[in-house]
Amino acid sequence: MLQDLKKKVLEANLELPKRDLVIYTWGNVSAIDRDTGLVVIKPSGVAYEDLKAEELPVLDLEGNQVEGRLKPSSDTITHILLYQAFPEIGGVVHTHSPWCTVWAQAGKAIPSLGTTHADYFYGEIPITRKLTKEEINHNYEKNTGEVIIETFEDKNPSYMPGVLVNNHGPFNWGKTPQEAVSNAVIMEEIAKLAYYTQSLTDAVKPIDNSLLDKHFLRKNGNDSYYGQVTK
Ligand SMILES: O=C(CO)[C@@H](O)[C@@H](O)COP(=O)(O)O
Repeated sequence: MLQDLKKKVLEANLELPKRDLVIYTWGNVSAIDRDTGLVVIKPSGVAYEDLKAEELPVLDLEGNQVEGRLKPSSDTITHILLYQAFPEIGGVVHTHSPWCTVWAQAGKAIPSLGTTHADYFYGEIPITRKLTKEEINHNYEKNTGEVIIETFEDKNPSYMPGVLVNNHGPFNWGKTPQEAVSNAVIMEEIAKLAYYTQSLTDAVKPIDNSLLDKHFLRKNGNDSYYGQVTK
């Protein structure tokens, strides 16, 4: 079981440079085995081409490393806090993908300007508040997780599988590490589309709720009819 999860986490991490979401050692993907509460994550600062499944660090939900000699990602506590707060997720990814990072650096949420957005994110993709100096100087990665959870007090992570951390970059999640990475790729494309849409006209407004509902719920709701899945 854990070996399979390590293989899945390796494959998901290797998808990041393949999809041009990261350069060098930026970014990280993790997964959780909900039966054991064990989290597998990318080791910190290791080149993607040097990653090996059997060397991936394993931690428990309290953040104690239980396997692996390599130090876990510097963002590990952020991932763990999200697993604690969002029981429905199984994978988390953090990158500095260019288009999402542009919106995060500008401190702007990504408005839902079209059906491409609405197919995957049920409304505006939120931006967290800025961290205070105190939060930056003490327990930075923990506070990064806390500010995401604070931003989601009134949001359903299954309906909004991503967030922009102010001045920093995107975090995404999903039922699996593969789904988390897909959501990161899709959010990066949506960030680019929104940027260019707004560059054509600043009069553009978010789509009506009726169109948002139609597109999101036909793919994601209990009455979804998209694709080949039959009820
Ligand atoms: O840039 C950041 C800090 O958010 C990280 O994503 C990036 O450096 C990757 O760090 P790790 O190698 O996962 O420790």
